[in-house]
This record gives sequence, structure tokens and C-alpha cells, in this order.
Amino acid sequence: MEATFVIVGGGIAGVSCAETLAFLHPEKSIILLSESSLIKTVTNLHTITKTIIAFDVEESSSNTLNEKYQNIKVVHEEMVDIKDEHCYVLTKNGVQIKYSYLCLCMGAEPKLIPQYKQFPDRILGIRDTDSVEAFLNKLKNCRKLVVVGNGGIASEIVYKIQNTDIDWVVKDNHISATFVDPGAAEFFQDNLKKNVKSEKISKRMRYEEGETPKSGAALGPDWYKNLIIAGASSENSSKNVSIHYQAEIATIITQESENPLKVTLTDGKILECDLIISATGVNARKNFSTTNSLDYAANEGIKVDEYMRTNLKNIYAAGDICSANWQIAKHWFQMKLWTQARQMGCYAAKCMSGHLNNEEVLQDFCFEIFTHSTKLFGHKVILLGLYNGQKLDKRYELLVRTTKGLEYVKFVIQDHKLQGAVLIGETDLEETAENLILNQISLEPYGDDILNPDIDIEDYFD
Ligand SMILES: Cc1cc2nc3c(=O)[nH]c(=O)nc-3n(C[C@H](O)[C@H](O)[C@H](O)COP(=O)(O)OP(=O)(O)OC[C@H]3O[C@@H](n4cnc5c(N)ncnc54)[C@H](O)[C@@H]3O)c2cc1C
Ligand SMILES: NC(=O)C1=CN([C@@H]2O[C@H](COP(=O)(O)OP(=O)(O)OC[C@H]3O[C@@H](n4cnc5c(N)ncnc54)[C@H](OP(=O)(O)O)[C@@H]3O)[C@@H](O)[C@H]2O)C=CC1
Repeated sequence: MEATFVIVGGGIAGVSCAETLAFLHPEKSIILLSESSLIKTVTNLHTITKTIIAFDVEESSSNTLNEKYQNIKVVHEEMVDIKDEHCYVLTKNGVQIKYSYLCLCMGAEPKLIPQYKQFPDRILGIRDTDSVEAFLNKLKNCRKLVVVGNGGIASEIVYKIQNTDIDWVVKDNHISATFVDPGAAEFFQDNLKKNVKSEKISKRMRYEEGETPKSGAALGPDWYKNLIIAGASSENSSKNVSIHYQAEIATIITQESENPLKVTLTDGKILECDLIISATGVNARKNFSTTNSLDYAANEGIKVDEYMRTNLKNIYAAGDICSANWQIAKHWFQMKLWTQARQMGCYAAKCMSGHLNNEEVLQDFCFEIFTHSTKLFGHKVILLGLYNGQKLDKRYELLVRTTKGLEYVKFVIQDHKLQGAVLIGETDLEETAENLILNQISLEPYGDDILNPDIDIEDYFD
């Protein structure tokens, strides 16, 4: 087999890359090589501001892509080797695919706590649809659950789960620390112990994919919305969540088949549980070999330059598998998120196309400012720029406005200029905050009025 463009991975980065190439080069052949027969596509894309977008993500059979684009051929194979000196890849079943340009979009996999090796059936990570199904099955018999980690997945699970006691073990002194500060974490407390009903209930998460386990694409926004995530205890109007701050799991002192698991924490506490969810981040996938070495960053992603190129000739990478290794703009940084996977996939396609045509490629504007639109504990959350004071070396001021249960607004200001913002609830401030960060207008004349709810700050900047 042979194609001008070969893209490996059927997650959001790979599919966005293939679709952009199909649009730019309807005359060229494109192969999307993916281990999983299900692919992720973006639907209902809408812009909230210039740079903040929201969209749904659907998992569908790869036939939809074959039908939509005549020049995309989807191949279901696992890539195991890249013969980069001869420009072809090899799959597990021995299929050879030659490329002119190759883009690696194989995502990441859960980085589980080390005790996972001791109890692989009772310590689970969540990444793709298979892993959620395994989790839901085990949860049916679970009365006591330990959740470790303090990012998006842990927050979603603690929010959504019912009918089991939860011990939430977090390294920090407040919850949801990858996204918010202690003030916002306090704002979420009211929703922490409520039982959340599913909007509509789906029994299945997806199409059937066959028996063999495959590393599927990562789940995304609202994956839990229509699922019942419930343990074995009887139904209750509120849930029992105990948070263990500034703690990690130290050891598990149970023999292999004993139940419950006895877990000791670094602060000396001992917990008992039936199941542990390790929501402790991800590592870039490294499930293939190359002839020459690929350069990896210290945080383990494949290094890519400002054109999404790796160090190997005509090999690009995008999404969770890569690490941005260019001089990044002041208000942007990389996080492993849908939005960035999509942006990188599309941009890698433009870069490959530009290089094929010998055209100059200008970096996409989306890399000027970090934006993330999500939901936490049932609230709309918009994060902009250096929303947690990242890169500011603790040299910044915070302006905060909050109304219990309704909104939490935080502006991060340095030298009178807005550097980042956290907007929780229907604040209507996203456009203004985005402009203030991008334009770096001095806020000195407005003082604290900038967040005065009786003043329409947009009037200041018209
Ligand atoms: C539970 C959960 C909830 C999330 N929620 C959000 C959210 O609300 N908002 C948000 O912005 N982000 C969210 N994320 C993160 C987001 O899903 C990821 O950042 C994004 O999906 C990464 O996309 P990707 O295409 O880079 O990788 P992946 O989605 O991991 O796709 C990788 C693809 O490569 C294929 N593959 C892997 N190895 C091979 C191989 N050797 N050969 C062939 N194919 C291979 C896989 O089958 C898969 O199709 C969530 C993640 C999880 C796990
Ligand atoms: N709403 C959204 O946008 C969502 C996004 N996601 C994305 O999916 C991916 C996976 O999510 P998730 O697993 O939550 O990853 P995250 O990287 O978001 O969070 C991992 C958390 O676990 C902590 N941690 C790491 N190792 C340990 C350990 N040994 N013991 C205790 N805590 C530990 C980390 O702390 P530290 O940082 O200090 O190491 C961090 O707080 C991420 O890319 C995430 O951004 C997932 C769900 C929802």
C-alpha cells in the first residue's frame, strides 16, 4: 500500500488531520491507519469567542469517513514499526504502507499508580470506551471506592458516581487542582455531594468493536452525561465523599485475593475499599519502534517544532502524543485536551500540505492563547491564558468576584495587564477577557471596577 499522506490514529487529532488534508488535497491519496475500527469526529462545532470553541465528539464506524471523503482510505491495523529511512510503516499483521508524509496521532495512555502492577483487576484507569465498560462492570459490586488524582477524570467521577462511598485522595490542598485554584474549588463544594441524575440514559456507549482489546481513542466532553455510574450500595439522596488532602497512596497491604483492599496513605491513614480508580494523568503512547531515534521531551511526548515536525524526515506528530517544542507564545501552553488535539491535527495537515507545495506556512492563531471550555461539577468553566498564574513566577495579583452557586470569576493580573482568567457559570465575560489578554491593554485606570458587577466593562473598551 502507498499514499501521499499516512496518518496513524483514529482519535480527534488523526481524524482532524485526515479531514483537513482531504479538503486541501482532494487529488492526493490519504491513508488513516488506526488500530481501533471506531473513530472520533467533531460535530456541532461552534465558536464562543474568536479563540474559544465548543463541540461535541462522536464515536462512529470508520466507514463514515470512507464514505465522506473519496480520497481517504481507513486501514484497521496496529502500526508497530516505522522504517523512517525508507519512508514506510509496518503493521502487526505485516502490512507495509509507504508514505511521502507521515503524521503520528496515537494519543496517550493512563499513567497509573505503581501499585497497579500488584492489583491489575482492582486498580483501574479510564481512557477509552473499553476502559469505561470495565469500570462500570466492576463498580456494580463496589461499596467503597478510592479515587486517586486531582484532574479532570477524578473530578468527573466523584461528581457523577452514585451508590458507593468515595475516598478521594488528592496531592494538593484543594480539589480539581489541574484546572482551578482553592477559591473555585470551594465554589464547587456544594455540588460535590449531590447525586446527579443522567439526562437520558444510554445502556451502551457505542457500536460493537469485536472481542480483541484495542487501545481506542480517548473519551471526551460529557462522556459520562448519559451513563448511570453506580456502585452496589442502596440509593441515597446524597453521597458520602471523604477528601484526603495532601496525600497519596503509599502502599496496599492486602494479600492478592483478599477483600477489601487495605490502602495506606502517605499521611498514615488506612482506607478500605473494593476498587481504586487511578486518575493520575497520561503518558504519550510509545507502542512502536523506529529505525532512527525519535526525540522525546522530558514529559515524554514526541518533540515537535513550530510546523509539528518531529526530528525524523517527513514525520509529523499531533495531539496527546506530542510535546510542543517551539518558542511558545506568552499566553499559551500545552495541555492534553480535545481542543488542542483538534487544533494540532488540523495545523499539522496544513503544514504537511505547505511543505509538499513548497509554500510558506504561518502558525495558526490558536497557539497565541490557551483556551479551554469545559464543565466541572455541573458548572460551565472557561479557562483563558495563564489562568492559574502559570509562568508568572508568583508575581501577579488576583481579582476575584463570586456569588455562591452562581458564578466565580478570577482575573490574573500582572503589571496592570490581564494575563489569565477563570470564568465559572454564565459570566458573559469570555469575549472581554480574551480581548484584554490578547491586546494587553493597561487596566490601571479602572482599578477594581474591572470586576464590579454594576459596571458593564465592555463599555470601557468599545
Ligand atoms: C475520560 C476522559 C475525559 C476527557 N474529557 C475531556 C474533556 O472534557 N475536554 C477535553 O478537552 N479533553 C478531554 N479529554 C482529553 C481528550 O480526550 C484527549 O486529549 C484527546 O482525545 C486526545 O486525542 P488524540 O487524537 O491525540 O489521541 P487518542 O484519542 O488517544 O487517539 C489515539 C488513536 O490512535 C490509535 N492508536 C494507538 N496506537 C496505535 C498504533 N500503534 N497503530 C494504530 N493506531 C493506534 C488509537 O486506537 C486511537 O484511535 C478526556 C480524556 C479522557 C480519557
Ligand atoms: N474536563 C476536561 O477537560 C477533562 C480533561 N481530561 C483530560 O484527560 C487526561 C487524563 O485525565 P486525568 O487522569 O484526570 O489527568 P490530569 O493530568 O488532568 O490529572 C492527573 C492528576 O493526578 C495527580 N497525580 C499524578 N500522579 C499521582 C499519584 N501518584 N498520586 C496522586 N495523584 C497523582 C496529578 O498531580 P500533579 O499534576 O501534581 O502530578 C494531577 O492532579 C488529561 O489530559 C486531562 O486533561 C480528562 C477529563 C476531563
